[in-house]
Amino acid sequence: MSEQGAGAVGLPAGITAVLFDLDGVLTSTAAVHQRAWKKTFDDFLRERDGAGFSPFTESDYLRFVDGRPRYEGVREFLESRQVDLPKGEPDDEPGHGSVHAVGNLKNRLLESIIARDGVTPYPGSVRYLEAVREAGLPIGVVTASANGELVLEKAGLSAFVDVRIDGVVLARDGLRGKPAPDSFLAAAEALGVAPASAAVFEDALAGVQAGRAGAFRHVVGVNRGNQADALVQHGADVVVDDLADLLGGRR
Ligand SMILES: O=P(O)(O)OC[C@H]1O[C@@H](O)[C@H](O)[C@@H](O)[C@@H]1O
Repeated sequence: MSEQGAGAVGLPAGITAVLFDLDGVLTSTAAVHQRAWKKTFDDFLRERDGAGFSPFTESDYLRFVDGRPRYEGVREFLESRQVDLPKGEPDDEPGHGSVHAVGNLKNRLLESIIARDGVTPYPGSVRYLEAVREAGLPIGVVTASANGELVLEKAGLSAFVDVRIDGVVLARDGLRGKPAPDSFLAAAEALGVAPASAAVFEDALAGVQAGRAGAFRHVVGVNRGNQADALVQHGADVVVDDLADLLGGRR
């Protein structure tokens, strides 16, 4: 019989549910989002400032966009460049005329990349999900992305997920996105566990902040780039490079 409980998956005793961010934690789609944002913002800035525009950088992505709901990412980044666009409406045509139009432009690009390339889960994350399942712990996926359902399905991970709180649910229920804790709290509630009995896995600074703000028992920072220290400063209790690191010699 397989080992049961949190200890079997490298988590502190007393944890009875596990909440995972999606892009960058379970699937390699954080890089896809980043690419789509870069193309969108660079085209926007080039049109506005001419050939000498200052491009959208990785640091811009990590500070202003990563982990945040789509239109909040647009607003935060443009604000950092002192650009003030009207908010617009969710169904604005993709373009450069409003915050929604810019977000919709990025989403069209993201959808076309996913349709062309599919979605790849991290092998270590698949092994970890299998181990969590075998250990008998329920699984929530908590993502700012309104494409959460599509990404999980394309990655072949939908069957692992007991509860999904994604960008569609956030908008429907009027929940604040990360770094506010609302989305993680909603997932814990839907699984019937208190934050003090749940672990959060996050690769984004806004995400570990949300885990800390929600007083979750254990926040695991997933370092996919070079921001281990920043993850700790923003609220991670531990940092791993790959989820399977927590399984130690177990598999
Ligand atoms: O535009 P979407 O698919 O709703 O995603 C919103 C955000 O979702 C997060 O998961 C990603 O880290 C961000 O890069 C992305 O901007």
